[in-house]
Amino acid sequence: MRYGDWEPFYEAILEGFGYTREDDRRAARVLNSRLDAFDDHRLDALLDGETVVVVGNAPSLEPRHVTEGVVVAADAAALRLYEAGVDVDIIVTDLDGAPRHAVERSHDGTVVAVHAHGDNVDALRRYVPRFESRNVVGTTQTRPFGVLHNFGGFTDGDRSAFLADGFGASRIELHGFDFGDATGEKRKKLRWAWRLLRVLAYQRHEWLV
Ligand SMILES: Nc1ncnc2c1ncn2[C@@H]1O[C@H](COP(=O)(O)OP(=O)(O)OP(=O)(O)O)[C@@H](O)[C@H]1O
Ligand SMILES: Nc1nc2c(c(=O)[nH]1)N=C(CO)CN2
Ligand SMILES: [Mg+2]
Repeated sequence: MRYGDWEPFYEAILEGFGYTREDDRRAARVLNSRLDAFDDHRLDALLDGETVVVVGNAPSLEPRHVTEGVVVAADAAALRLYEAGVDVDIIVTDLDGAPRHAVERSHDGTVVAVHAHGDNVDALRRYVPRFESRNVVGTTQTRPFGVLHNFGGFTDGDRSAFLADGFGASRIELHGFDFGDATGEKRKKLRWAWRLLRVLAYQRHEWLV
């Protein structure tokens, strides 16, 4: 999704959660200053024309049901897949789910999309220097600048699907998404994930299942 199409959703999210653009910008500067440019051709090579399985971290996730396709794992779902012996191609994280696992996998060659937002500056400062930087692509939810991208998306799960779409996935399947199975702030975030995935499905003329 282009930034101009994303911005109205971003503005509604800022308002709905009480986040500020300035805090997100500040976090983005912290991430941008700690990363080198990522070679986007690697994401093309992994995703273009492929069936992509986006894996969320719902309690109902059955890692053994993930058996085919390019696997994009949202944050702590990556650890659950790893523990079940399922290969993960890309991890999408804001460093609050399983950050040490993401760091380790980057050293094994897994591509990790690290997201900056106003509430993860401490995690960015702490973990970004530990990654294998060649395997890290930085993302922001504000207007992209420097080496950072904005493919659209809010939670790690829906952002994973927007990443797959942006790099030409021919089909996107969802596993481990259960929008009803959470409470409080998490539930509110999952509602946004659901809305944004519906928008993406509509744009792609595809059922995301
Ligand atoms: N029932 C669910 N519980 C948790 N995550 C879910 C669920 N259904 C879908 N997901 C997706 O799995 C992603 C990764 O989940 P994880 O538990 O690691 O949460 P998280 O890292 O705190 O998420 P985020 O940082 O995006 O809020 C979420 O971003 C969400 O998009
Ligand atoms: N400012 C801010 N932005 C976010 C946050 C958050 O807690 N604060 N959480 C996200 C996914 O959990 C994505 N974006
Ligand atoms: Mg997270």
